Amino acid sequence: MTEPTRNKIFKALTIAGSDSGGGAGIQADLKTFQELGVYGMSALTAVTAQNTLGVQGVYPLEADAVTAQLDSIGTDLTPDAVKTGMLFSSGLILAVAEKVSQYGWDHLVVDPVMVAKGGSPLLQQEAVQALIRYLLPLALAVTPNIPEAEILSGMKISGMADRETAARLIHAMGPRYVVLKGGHVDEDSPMVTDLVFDGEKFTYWESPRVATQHTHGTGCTYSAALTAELAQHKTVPEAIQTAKAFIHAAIEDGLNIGSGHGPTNHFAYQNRMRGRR
Ligand SMILES: Nc1ncnc2c1ncn2[C@@H]1O[C@H](COP(=O)(O)OP(=O)(O)O)[C@@H](O)[C@H]1O
Ligand SMILES: Cc1ncc(COP(=O)(O)OP(=O)(O)O)c(N)n1
Repeated sequence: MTEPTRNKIFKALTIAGSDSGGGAGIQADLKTFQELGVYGMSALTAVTAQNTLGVQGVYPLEADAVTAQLDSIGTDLTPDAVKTGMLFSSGLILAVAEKVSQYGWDHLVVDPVMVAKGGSPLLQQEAVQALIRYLLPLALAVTPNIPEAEILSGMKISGMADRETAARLIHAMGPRYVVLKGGHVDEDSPMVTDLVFDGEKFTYWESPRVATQHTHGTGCTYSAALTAELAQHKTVPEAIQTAKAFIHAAIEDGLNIGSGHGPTNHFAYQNRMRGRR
């Protein structure tokens, strides 16, 4: 009997924590992969008890459990691009870095998740050095927000000149692109500006700031969209273009569910593409 013809489908892997509320973490990543037409896979690093009001509990997995998931994927499924999110501890970072190197996953987006919006830590403080030393050198792109960039670069960031200096310092740690997101600054400004540094030049991605409290999971969703596009062999600037459009639509049509910070709307981008809004 002949095998049925298989259509080529691009595959993306997220290595991240679970958000029981479904707005951030692996849930946001897999929804985003699906919406952008990419087959999604996941390796779980931690379980969080979380909702729109905050994080009620964090339960990390053993490093062996993460290694086993990555081996299952790496020996069979060959992701076209990979992203990391919540990694929690230096032990988990080491386990992930080892497998990313072993399987040659060079389309790697590192979202250096440190603290959830409500202030709950998602990365132990002593793990920051492991992130810098073992994971950033493997990254095609790293996507810090401003507080994360301050911690990675070791400097306080106030104006655009500081952002550029911090991006240079983080670039020197090894990633080919630094995408410094601007959602956390100038909250009175009508525009949000993300800064991208490729080691030679800066580019500035401006978009209108949406006035909303329903921004839970913006960083996860944005980095997942970037990963989905890279999985489809887009260049980093092309992937940023789509990821910005995806996150903007998701924030603009944010979901008023739960009684706190609602999640972004992962359907919004495709709804617009299909003319449903
Ligand atoms: N209120 C907003 N309006 C429009 N875009 C936003 C808004 N907040 C964040 N973004 C965009 O969402 C993406 C994630 O940014 P940010 O919120 O800074 O990340 P994180 O969730 O990691 O803190 C960036 O591209 C940023 O420009
Ligand atoms: C399990 C898990 N991973 C990551 C985050 C952080 O997500 P982010 O996109 O930065 O959104 P906020 O937490 O800031 O709303 C998370 N909360 N949970």
